[in-house]
Amino acid sequence: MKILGYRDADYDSFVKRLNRRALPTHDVRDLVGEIIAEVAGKGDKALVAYAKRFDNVELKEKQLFLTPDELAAVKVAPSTRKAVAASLKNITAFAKKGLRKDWSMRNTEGALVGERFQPFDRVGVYVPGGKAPLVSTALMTAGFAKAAGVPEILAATPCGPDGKVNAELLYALKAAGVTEILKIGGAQAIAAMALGTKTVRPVDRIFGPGNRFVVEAKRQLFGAVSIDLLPGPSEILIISDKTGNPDYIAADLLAQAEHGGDSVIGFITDSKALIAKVLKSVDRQLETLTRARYIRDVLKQATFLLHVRSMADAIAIANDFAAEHVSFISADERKWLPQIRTAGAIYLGNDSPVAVGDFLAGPSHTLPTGGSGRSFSGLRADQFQRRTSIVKLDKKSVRKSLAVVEEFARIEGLDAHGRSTAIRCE
Ligand SMILES: NC(=O)c1ccc[n+]([C@@H]2O[C@H](COP(=O)([O-])OP(=O)(O)OC[C@H]3O[C@@H](n4cnc5c(N)ncnc54)[C@H](O)[C@@H]3O)[C@@H](O)[C@H]2O)c1
Ligand SMILES: N[C@H](CO)Cc1c[nH]c[nH+]1
Ligand SMILES: [Zn+2]
Repeated sequence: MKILGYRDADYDSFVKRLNRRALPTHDVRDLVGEIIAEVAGKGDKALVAYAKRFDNVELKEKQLFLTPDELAAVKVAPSTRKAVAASLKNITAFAKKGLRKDWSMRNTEGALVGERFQPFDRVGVYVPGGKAPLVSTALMTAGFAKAAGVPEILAATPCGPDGKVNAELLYALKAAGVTEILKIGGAQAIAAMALGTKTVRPVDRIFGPGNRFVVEAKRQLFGAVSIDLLPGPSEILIISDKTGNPDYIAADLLAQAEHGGDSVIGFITDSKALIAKVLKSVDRQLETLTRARYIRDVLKQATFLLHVRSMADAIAIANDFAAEHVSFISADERKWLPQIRTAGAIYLGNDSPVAVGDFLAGPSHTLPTGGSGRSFSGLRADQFQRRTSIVKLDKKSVRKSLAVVEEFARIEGLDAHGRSTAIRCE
């Protein structure tokens, strides 16, 4: 854990490094490049080989997909059905608000111009399954696809060494409207969805979070397909003045740290006393948690607590860091909130646990990480819509357009362009 105050000698250099850019390390980039090339060349055989190598599971080529009978046999507890329904209800309502609607207007020359939005025909959603079956992620991705009306939703998620996928996760995938389930994880799953294999039909766009291999595969395959954003290992940055509750702050830090892997957690405050209280509470609460093993790794390697001069400094650092989640606690919320610009999601006040957003609130928890929040926003329903512009002219508007078109045609030396318009005015 890095604990630093603004008077410390290495404070400035540490803060400077928080202004990060989401770039892969060479080894991850090279390994993922190899995986993509293998899947492109060997298709299903490569998927089988990587499932053995990275997920320790023996699959045959004909076992890559979950069968309809396996899906039909899935049974979960009534409490699970209730929780999935509650989450999907909020997700669907939120997603519908975010859908774009067709519109049109007349331009200056009287032509009809507008935009049309239609769901993608076939999308792929990646649902992580390496360290935990992320049931909520199935809803927070596929649920948005369903709300947008996508007819074919292929989900990819790794299976366990027994070749099975967690039953609750399967239930959630089905409830969210997924139409096919590929039991493959990692970069190889992203490559299969993007490029296709003998058994995997390629998709038009890939969505969903994952570990560093999954994120890097999406980055490398951008262009072969379109991708949503770069949602990698979970992050939280909590900014608080002295009004923050130390136990709640510690609990939220521990919650995101429990994702393990490359997760990063940070706490910034202008109250030195609060840092001491949060640290004590982290130690106390950690003892009671089942995933202490993952959390300890994150606390050791990727956790920082900063005592800053002022809330203005805290926000400047947060904007550089561009965290996936910013939890913001201040007596003067209205003053500071508009200044937090690069967070994937903002949670306000002492009573807004990030876990409620992870599971239930409604906005997708699929959010940009690794500093990519500067350039990307969190997943929205309209990313499942293809946008097409529409233009319709009549004799009157084409005549009114002619002079400008002919002038551009002359400047660009493209007289056929001018002619194609003039011919309609003769
Ligand atoms: N940003 C978001 O919106 C968001 C949402 C949910 C989850 N997450 C994050 O998603 C991540 C999920 O990670 P995960 O690992 O649990 O599951 P995962 O499904 O993303 O990755 C597991 C797969 O990675 C591959 N893999 C494992 N080790 C490998 C290696 N050494 N080389 C190449 N491939 C390898 C395997 O094929 C395995 O199936 C977590 O970090 C979590 O924090 C982020
Ligand atoms: N915190 C994750 C996003 O970074 C989402 C999640 C899924 N399950 C639990 N949490
Ligand atoms: Zn979480």
